[in-house]
Amino acid sequence: MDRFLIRGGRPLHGEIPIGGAKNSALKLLVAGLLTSERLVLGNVPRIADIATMSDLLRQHGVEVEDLDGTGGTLSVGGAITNTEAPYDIVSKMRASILVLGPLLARAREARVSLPGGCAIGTRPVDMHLKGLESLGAEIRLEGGYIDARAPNGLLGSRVVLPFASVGATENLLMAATLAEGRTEIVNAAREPEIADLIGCLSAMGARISGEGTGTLTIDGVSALHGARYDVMPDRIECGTYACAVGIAGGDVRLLGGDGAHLGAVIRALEEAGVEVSQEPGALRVRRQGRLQGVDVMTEPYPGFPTDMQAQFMALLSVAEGASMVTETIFENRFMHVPELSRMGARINVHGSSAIIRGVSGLSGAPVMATDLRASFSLILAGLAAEGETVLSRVYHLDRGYEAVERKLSGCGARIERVND
Ligand SMILES: CC(=O)N[C@H]1[C@@H](OP(=O)(O)OP(=O)(O)OC[C@H]2O[C@@H](n3ccc(=O)[nH]c3=O)[C@H](O)[C@@H]2O)O[C@H](CO)[C@@H](O)[C@@H]1O
Ligand SMILES: C=C(OP(=O)(O)O)C(=O)O
Repeated sequence: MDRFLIRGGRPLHGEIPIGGAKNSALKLLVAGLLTSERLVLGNVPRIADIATMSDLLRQHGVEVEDLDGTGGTLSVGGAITNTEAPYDIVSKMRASILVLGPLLARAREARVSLPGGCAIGTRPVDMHLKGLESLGAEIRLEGGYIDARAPNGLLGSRVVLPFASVGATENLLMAATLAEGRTEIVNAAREPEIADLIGCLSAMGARISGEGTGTLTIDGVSALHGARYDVMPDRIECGTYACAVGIAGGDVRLLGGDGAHLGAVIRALEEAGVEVSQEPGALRVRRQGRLQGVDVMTEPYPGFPTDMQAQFMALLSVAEGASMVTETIFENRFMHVPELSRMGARINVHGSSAIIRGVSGLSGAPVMATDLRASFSLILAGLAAEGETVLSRVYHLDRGYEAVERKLSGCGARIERVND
């Protein structure tokens, strides 16, 4: 099994290319289920979750082709021959639940394994199911599977989400593109990845308005067609490397980084003493002085993203003074705390808040990755720590970050992947 060896203490200097967004690319691939023609996606990140999603789509009968031999341009499309999403794939990757809406809309039936909980929380899918029922789907839960049917097709309707769930918004949005009549999704999530999905669906012929607002209106069409679309840059990867510069010090240009999607993260970084400036084609991040403690609370977009919480906490662990990090999106997203503590961080968790008392230095230690973003928080701590950090279970990291060791060592970090 792969592990990372990190020797800390070096500032970062240079450039890091930011890849396509995992949390957009996964949904854009799924959108390929909505048409029999070819959807060609560019700027696709080369990460394990994309390979898992490609496997899932292939087992629905749809073709997924690697057009340039690097995994960066994929085409998806074709006939759906199997409407079951099996437990072994869904349990590996929760985003698999997003095939439910498109399968129902195009094939009029779907059998999708219930995803269950994961390291960051119980993560129910009740809003996805209630929303699809409002569009006329008949849904039964049996044997750990969602059995859904819409024998006469889906019917447009008004759906009010009790919480602005990203996944429920995306599932309903995709389903509604082929439903008969008008659908309104009220209290829709406003994450930039949803605007990217709307951009792609619109390029495929969908009729959607309200992008960027909490109310989306979709006028169903009888079929979608093929298109070519580029995945947006990954704002979370960009924010993660910004934290790397923050914690290690230095001066790095994050190529392709778009500060417009990172407002709350940039404000928190600046408050902590990290300089961030948008340059043409890159986000430049610098840090020279000592970091200062700040308080952050995770919220739906445009608030501070939960997917940046673990990385930001690593940075705060070496900031001067006390900080408070409050997690409001997931009930159990502090799995990185005990591991950071093993490296010398002083963090106490009280319910949904963590109090961090900044220390003057961390020390390298063997640590274990528990989920995707928690894994990166341990790399960040390792970059600042004295001595060697050995990070195991890096398969969590490989789900969502491409070429981590190459990107960081290209800027002077001492990090290598070993397999033993
Ligand atoms: C693949 C992908 O894009 N994942 C992102 C997506 O996850 P995901 O789409 O799963 O996140 P949601 O916005 O749906 O979940 C937010 C909260 O709502 C709850 N909930 C959600 C749906 C539901 O039917 N019932 C319910 O109770 C969840 O358990 C969670 O506590 O948005 C999250 C919030 O920005 C990010 O952290 C994830 O990285
Ligand atoms: C939580 C995440 O992903 P997923 O929803 O796929 O678990 C994430 O990207 O941080």
